[in-house]
Amino acid sequence: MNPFSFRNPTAIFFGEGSLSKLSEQVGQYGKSVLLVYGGGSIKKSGLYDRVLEQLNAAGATVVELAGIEPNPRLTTVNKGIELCRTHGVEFILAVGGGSVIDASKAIAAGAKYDGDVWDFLDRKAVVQDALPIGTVLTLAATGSEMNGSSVITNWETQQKRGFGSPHVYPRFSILDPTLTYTVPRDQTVNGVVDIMSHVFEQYFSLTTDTPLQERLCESILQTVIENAEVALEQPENYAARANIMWCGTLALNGGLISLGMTNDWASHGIEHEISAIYDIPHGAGLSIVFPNWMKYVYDARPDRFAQYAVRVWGIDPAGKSEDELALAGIEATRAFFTKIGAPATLSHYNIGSENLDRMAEEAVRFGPIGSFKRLNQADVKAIYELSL
Ligand SMILES: NC(=O)c1ccc[n+]([C@@H]2O[C@H](COP(=O)([O-])OP(=O)(O)OC[C@H]3O[C@@H](n4cnc5c(N)ncnc54)[C@H](O)[C@@H]3O)[C@@H](O)[C@H]2O)c1
Repeated sequence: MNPFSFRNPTAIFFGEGSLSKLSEQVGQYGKSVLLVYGGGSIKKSGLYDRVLEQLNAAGATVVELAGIEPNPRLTTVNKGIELCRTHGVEFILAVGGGSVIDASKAIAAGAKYDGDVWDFLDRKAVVQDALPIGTVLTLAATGSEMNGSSVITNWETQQKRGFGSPHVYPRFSILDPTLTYTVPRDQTVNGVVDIMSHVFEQYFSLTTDTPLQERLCESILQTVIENAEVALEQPENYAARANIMWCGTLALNGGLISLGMTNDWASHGIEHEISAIYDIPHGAGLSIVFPNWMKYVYDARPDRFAQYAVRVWGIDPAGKSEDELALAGIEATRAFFTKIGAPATLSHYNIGSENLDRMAEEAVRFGPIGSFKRLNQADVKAIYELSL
């Protein structure tokens, strides 16, 4: 196990009815609030009115930024920064999924920075300060509600990049599983794949002597697998939605589940290049890429993949070699993704080989990626080719 330090400052209010905590929480951070949300599902569900009631109760003056895109765009982030400056915004409230929260984090950092916010995404500057943000989560997937990461797309240059900073951890996040009842089937599937992928990036590690971390990862995977189909069949099943929601928050929680382990994150980088150009959902891209990444790298450490097959998928090890077990676990992953309706190939989105070189080049723009197996441009292209 490697040395580590850990701090997560986000307060969590979890459970049905936890929205009632909102006014008291917002009241701690300021009176001038930027309310950030997406395409209007919060208006249809009535959540918008409930949030405004809470903000009124806190005596807040509210400015709104609506229409955050899935795969949030730099242009929209810049609009938010402008609103913060014009209206003297003191606090940002994100109501939505990962896209709304990520956009809010970039706005929070950009509002306190004199230069171009893209500098943070382009690794030309490091966030030194940010407006405080809070979230009301409506979709279980990214973990953005309790981490310091944000992913933004520059649509003009077709670059999707991330930044991380302790300054943009939400001060609080309200996690009411009933707010995810309206998440459509395909987004529920994407969320499940995203959560599992976050765990994979940490679990498939070369670090040894980390039994607790491995079991934390395995238990999140098992819990998501057990609950996914229930949530898909019964979208208003509280237990299933609650279990998936908490798994999502823990899966990417400032590294909580894999403290002391070296992480990989290559598959996220490989996926970002797909959604940067084709604007497909992040979870769908991961569903396509991840099992192919697994096939490409498993021989770096077949024992970890064999352990995954046995412990997560219950595959009987009797009479099987480590390699056979590893491959059976990878097949089980693909079969599960397919069973819940997640895509397996780029051709599902009519994506061909036209941009593979460009995507592979961009994925390694800061050098080889991943740590389980270091991947150069040719490796990344090979994984894209397996994904066609
Ligand atoms: N910050 C992080 O740590 C992190 C991690 C992984 C991915 N990401 C990024 O997050 C983004 C994806 O976020 P996401 O997966 O949460 O999805 P999302 O926020 O993009 O939302 C997907 C769709 O679901 C809709 N939606 C959300 N809540 C709903 C509800 N309750 N009812 C009905 N519809 C609802 C949205 O309007 C949107 O159309 C991508 O840009 C991805 O790259 C960030």
